Amino acid sequence: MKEFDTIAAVSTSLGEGGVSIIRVSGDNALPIVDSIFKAKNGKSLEGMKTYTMRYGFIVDKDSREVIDEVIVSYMRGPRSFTAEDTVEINCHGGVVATNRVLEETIKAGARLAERGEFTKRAFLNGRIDLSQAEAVIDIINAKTELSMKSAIKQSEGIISKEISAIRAELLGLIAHIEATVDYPEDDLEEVTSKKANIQLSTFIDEIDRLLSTAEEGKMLKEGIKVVIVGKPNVGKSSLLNALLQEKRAIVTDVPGTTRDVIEEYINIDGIPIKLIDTAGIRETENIVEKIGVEKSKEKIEEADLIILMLDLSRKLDREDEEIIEYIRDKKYIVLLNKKDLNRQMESKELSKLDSKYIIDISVKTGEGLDNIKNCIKQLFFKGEIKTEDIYVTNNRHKEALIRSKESLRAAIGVLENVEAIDLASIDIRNAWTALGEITGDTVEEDIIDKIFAEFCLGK
Ligand SMILES: Nc1nc2c(c(=O)[nH]1)N(C=O)[C@@H](CNc1ccc(C(=O)N[C@@H](CCC(=O)O)C(=O)O)cc1)CN2
Ligand SMILES: Nc1nc2c(ncn2[C@@H]2O[C@H](COP(=O)(O)OP(=O)(O)OP(=O)(O)O)[C@@H](O)[C@H]2O)c(=O)[nH]1
Ligand SMILES: [Mg+2]
Repeated sequence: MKEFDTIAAVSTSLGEGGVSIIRVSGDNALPIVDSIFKAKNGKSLEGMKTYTMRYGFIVDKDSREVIDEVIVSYMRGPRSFTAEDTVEINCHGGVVATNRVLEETIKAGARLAERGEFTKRAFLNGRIDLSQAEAVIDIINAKTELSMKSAIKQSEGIISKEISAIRAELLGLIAHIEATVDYPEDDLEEVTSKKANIQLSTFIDEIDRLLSTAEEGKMLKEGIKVVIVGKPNVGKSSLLNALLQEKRAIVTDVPGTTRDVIEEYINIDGIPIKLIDTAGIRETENIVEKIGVEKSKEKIEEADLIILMLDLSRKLDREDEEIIEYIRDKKYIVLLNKKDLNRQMESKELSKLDSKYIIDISVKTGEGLDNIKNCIKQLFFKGEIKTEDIYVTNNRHKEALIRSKESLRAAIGVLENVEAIDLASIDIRNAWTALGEITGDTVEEDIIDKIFAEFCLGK
C-alpha cells in the first residue's frame, strides 16, 4: 500500500445534531487520537482491537482539560473505508464541540482532509475503482430510492465488472494480433483479421447496449426536467404547489405573479422529477416580468419535458398560440386547467397541438392530477425502471464509452485492409485506454483530482 500522511475531517454534517463523527485516517490515526484521548478505564488505545469501540474523553493535548465526552471506534487497515488505519471519534453534535475535537486532532498531528480525500484514498489504495468512488457521491446526492439503488449498485462495482471484462478481452485480442504479426504468414493474418473483426463488432454491441441506458441514467441521477409553461394566470404555480403538496410558489389572480424560476424535486414512483415553474409568457413592458419571460424561454431549452398549460375556461388566444409555436419541437404534454369552470375552449381549436397527451384537469379540485403522473411515467422509462438493470448515469463514463467505440470502429476500418493488421492494434489499444478511464486504470491525475474535488468535506 502507498504511504500517505494522516488526515482528519468531520464526516457528519455540521450543525445541531445528536452525534458528530470526526474521522481520522492514516498510519498515525491511532497514536494521534490516543494522545488526546483519556479512557474511562484508564487504558491507552494502543493494542485496541479492530472494529471495537472505547468510551472516554477527548482532552486538550497540553492542558489535559476535558473537551468532550466521546466514543472512539477503530478500524485497522486495510479493512476500513479508506483501507488505512481509521479512527472515528463520536462526539456530541453541535458546531462548537465538533470543531473543537477536530482542532485537537490537527494539533495532535493530523492534517485537515481535502474534499473527498477519504474516498480518494479508498481509490488510491485500491479498495475501490474510480467508478465506484464516483458512485459514493451519487449515493449522497440521490434524489429518490431508485436513484439510490442504482448508485449503490455502481458502488458495488457493477459497471466496473462489465468494463473490466471488455478490457481483458481487448488485451487478449491485441496480444493475438501482435503474435500474428511476429509470424508473418499472409493467410494467418487474414484469419486473425476476420476473427478480430467479428470480436470487435460484439464489443461495439456491448458498448452500444451500455450507451443506450445513458439518457435514462442521467434522468435517474439528475431527475427528469419538467418545465411548466403557459401564458400568465393559467395555474402553473398552483400546479407546482399541488404536486409538491406545499405552498411553495406564490399564487394570485394577478397575471404575471411569478417572475423567478422555481425548481423543486418531486418523486413519482421512484423517478425523480425536477419540476420547474416559470413566469407566464406574454409580451410585456414591465422590466421585471420581461426578464422572467426570458428565463422561461431559457428553461424551455433545457427541458426533458414541457407541460403546456392552457385555461379551458377561456378561448385559445394569440398568446397561447405563440407559446405552442415556441415549443413546437419539444416533447410536451398539454394540460387544460380549470375544468371546474365553464368550458370555453373548443376541441377544434386544439387540433394544431402535436401531443398524444391532452389532459383535462382542475388544480383547484385536484381532478386529473394523477393522470399527469401516469403520463410522465409512460413517457419515460417505458413506464417502469428495472432496478436490476445497469444504468450509465455518469457523463464522464458516457464520453469514455463513445471514444472507445470510435476507436473500435476505426480498428474495424483498418482491418478491412489486411496488410495493416498491426495498425489496428493501435486503435484497439486506444479503445482499451478509453475504457480504463472509467475504472480509473488509465486516467490522468488532474482528472482524478477534479472528480474528488466535487465531493463534500469529510467524505
Ligand atoms: N461510522 C461510519 N459509518 C459509515 C461509513 C464510515 O466510514 N464510518 N461509511 C463510509 O462511507 C459507509 C460504510 N462504508 C464502508 C465501506 C467499507 C468499509 C470496510 O471496512 N471495508 C473493508 C471490509 C471490512 C470487513 O469486511 O469487515 C474492505 O472492503 O476491505 C467500511 C465502511 C457508511 N457508514
Ligand atoms: N377555478 C380555478 N382556478 C384556478 C385553478 N388553478 C388555478 N386557479 C387560479 O388561477 C389563478 C392563477 O393561478 P397561478 O397558479 O398563480 O397562475 P400562474 O400560471 O402561475 O400565473 P403567472 O405566475 O402569473 O404566470 C389563481 O387565482 C388560482 O387560484 C383551477 O383549477 N380552477
Ligand atoms: Mg405563477
